[in-house]
Amino acid sequence: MKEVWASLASLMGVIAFIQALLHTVLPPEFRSMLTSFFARFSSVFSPFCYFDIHDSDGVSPNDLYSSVQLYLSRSASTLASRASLSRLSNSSAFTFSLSSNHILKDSFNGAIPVWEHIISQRQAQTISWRPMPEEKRMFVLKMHKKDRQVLIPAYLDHVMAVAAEIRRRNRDRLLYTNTRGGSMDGRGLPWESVPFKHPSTFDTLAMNPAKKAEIKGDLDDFAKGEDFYKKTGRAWKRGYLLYGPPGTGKSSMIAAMANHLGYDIYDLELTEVHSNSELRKLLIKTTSKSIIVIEDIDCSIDLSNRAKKPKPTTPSDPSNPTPNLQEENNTKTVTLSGLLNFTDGLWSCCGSERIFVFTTNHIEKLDPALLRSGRMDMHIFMSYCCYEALKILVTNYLGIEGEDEGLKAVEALVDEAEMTPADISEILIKRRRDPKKALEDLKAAMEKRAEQKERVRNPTSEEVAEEQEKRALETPKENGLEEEVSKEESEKDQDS
Ligand SMILES: Nc1ncnc2c1ncn2[C@@H]1O[C@H](COP(=O)(O)OP(=O)(O)OP(=O)(O)O)[C@@H](O)[C@H]1O
Ligand SMILES: [Mg+2]
Repeated sequence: MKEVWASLASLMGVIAFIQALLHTVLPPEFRSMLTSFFARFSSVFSPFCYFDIHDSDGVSPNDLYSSVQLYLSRSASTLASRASLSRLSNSSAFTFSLSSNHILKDSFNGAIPVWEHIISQRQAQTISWRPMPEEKRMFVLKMHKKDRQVLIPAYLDHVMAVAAEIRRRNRDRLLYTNTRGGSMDGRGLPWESVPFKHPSTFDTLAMNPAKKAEIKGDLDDFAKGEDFYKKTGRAWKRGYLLYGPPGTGKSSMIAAMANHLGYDIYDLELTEVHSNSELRKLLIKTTSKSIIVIEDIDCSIDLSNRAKKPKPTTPSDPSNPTPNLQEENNTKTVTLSGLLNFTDGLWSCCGSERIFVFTTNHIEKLDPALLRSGRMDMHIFMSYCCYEALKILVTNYLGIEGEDEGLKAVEALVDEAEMTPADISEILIKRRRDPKKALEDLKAAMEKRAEQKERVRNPTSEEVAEEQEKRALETPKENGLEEEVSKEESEKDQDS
């Protein structure tokens, strides 16, 4: 078989030689006839087939051309001997593309497609009502005839999909908010967007490295999991509940997630949403590959009881001239069941690849319905700074890596002090020019904090007495308040 290919290749070489020779001696009219004759002749015997992908069809740009350009940019940066560099107007990343008359070999399902980029000058225009670019650009895809079935259209689909992903990754992330209070913009969208430039990443996030790796792995599995979700009949979405004291990095974690996956963020302000149907509309208008965030969910709406029904009122009730008003009011707010439908119901699957993140400082205040398994897939406790997390902060803020005396000095204190990464980073940032002093300040702050904690746990006899005195002063007031409340309640009961 090898010999056959070799003799075919030498035949092609001879033809090319004769073609070039005749080119120099023949008049132009004969040359073009000869060229097309040889082209037809060689295509019959050539083991290869070729596909030309032009930059435009003469009227509109060819999507496939720009996709191929982006697709090849990945390999062009490392494999091409010559590449062109560019930067899109809404992007902060550089893109590489294959330079003119250079080739790149790719591989796909065992086949070796070869790309060549050809830029040629357009011939002088006759009369044209539309100005044409001076250059004609095209990619030529060369492949073995026997691989044709394998590559077309699967390889081209693959090229388009990879290009779409690169395009998405290259553009800046967007942060959407619903501060319009239900009204739509000119394009009928309820969300407003700004470029999302939060610099938090999983590298800058101070937390236990094992926990961090687990979350990162979970996100990666999710992003790559289209087939898995299809196979198991699950909607392609995932929920994370981030809980913990203020300043432990819940918002920073959301930014790190978005930056890691290259997703946009929809920051849903629940207090701006007036009804469950409005909530649904907002959901429909989100795009896939996005993170939908509800911060401080315990403070956003009354999530205490989804079974609670409005008190029934009757038309004969003289104290209530508009009997259904209460019911009406209820439809004008977001309820817990509305929120659960938003994250979990049929509507949540309109679109795909979406992540829901709720944050709270008080997990104990949340309704168990929100916490049940399957609803929020991962509950992530953002805790006070541990030693492992402290090491990350010290590396990022002070440039200290590995063993360090000052760092060792705070190791025994860090758990006892219960300081948040936000507290610690404030101290480090103040002294970032003097790492030694920064760690000394940190040690002093931790000792002070640990002492305060100890005092709360084991107060002195004077402190106990002081506390009792304080309580004694407050008790009559509290009793008075309780009495007032119970009086009010009994009055209400009588009314009803
Ligand atoms: N785990 C962390 N790693 C790195 N930096 C952190 C971390 N936690 C907090 N910080 C720093 O503290 C600042 C505040 O953190 P962040 O807003 O993420 O906390 P939070 O948990 O969302 O607080 P809140 O509950 O008040 O919303 C951040 O801008 C960051 O600089
Ligand atoms: Mg926050």
